[in-house]
Amino acid sequence: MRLKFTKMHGLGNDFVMIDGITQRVKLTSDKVRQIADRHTGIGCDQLLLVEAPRDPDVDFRYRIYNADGSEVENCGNGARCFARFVRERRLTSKEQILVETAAGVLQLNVQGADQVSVDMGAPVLEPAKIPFQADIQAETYPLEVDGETYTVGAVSMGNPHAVLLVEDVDSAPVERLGAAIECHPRFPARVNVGFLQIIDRGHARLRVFERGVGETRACGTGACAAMVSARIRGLVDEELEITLPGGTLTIHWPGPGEPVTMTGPATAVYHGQIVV
Ligand SMILES: N[C@H](CCC[C@H](N)C(=O)O)C(=O)O
Repeated sequence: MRLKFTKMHGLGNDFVMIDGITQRVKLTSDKVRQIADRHTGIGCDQLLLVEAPRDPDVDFRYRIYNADGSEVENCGNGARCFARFVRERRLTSKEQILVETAAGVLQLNVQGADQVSVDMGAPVLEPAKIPFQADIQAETYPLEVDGETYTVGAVSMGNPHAVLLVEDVDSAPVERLGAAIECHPRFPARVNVGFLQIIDRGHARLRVFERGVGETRACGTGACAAMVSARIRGLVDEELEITLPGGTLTIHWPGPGEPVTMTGPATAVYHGQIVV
């Protein structure tokens, strides 16, 4: 199968974007892993497949695959790149785009320059819906990992996130602890793991060990989940600038039951074709 693709990134979280509307695409987990491989394929954190919507009131559907081949529910940086991709491929000229994901319908707002703002929907905090094993919902939970007990927040942005507060993200044990928590048995669908350093009530730094990928240079849903967890703990205001290794996202969340809005860049790098 010969596929045209566009390589894009959101703050260094990189994607292979595939138009499954004007191309016949049949993906398997093996083919996704082959495409995502940074030595023998194109290389990416996620592969994003654009399809026609199932709901006639929505503009598109897009499916999200991690580099390990797993299909997942949501991708914040990917949503921004998706919005620019469908406009650049002339699949739409809209500036406000509705797209179905496995997590639900997102509204994307293409702004000037390369900025895109996404209504990411309301976070989910009930443990069973994250999913996370806990007797009651709480702001934080004790989590035993390799004999040590850590304090974590647990939030779903359609996909599951664990959030740990750290003094300094640069020295946080992202690789070791991220890998251990990603596969922790209390997260039955595995989990993305965020390490959050609060600077003040309007600024924070974040590193994310992503489910199915490892540490990425940025994670949009991770930034949203980290903001929600910090806000329910009373540590930040309703607008937070979050700086990740790849750059800064602006996250806005008024509070429980309200949608989280994420704003940031989306960048196209090159176009190509691959035979898989
Ligand atoms: N690894 C995530 C999906 C991609 C999320 C991230 N790239 C983002 O920008 O939100 C998961 O397994 O839920």
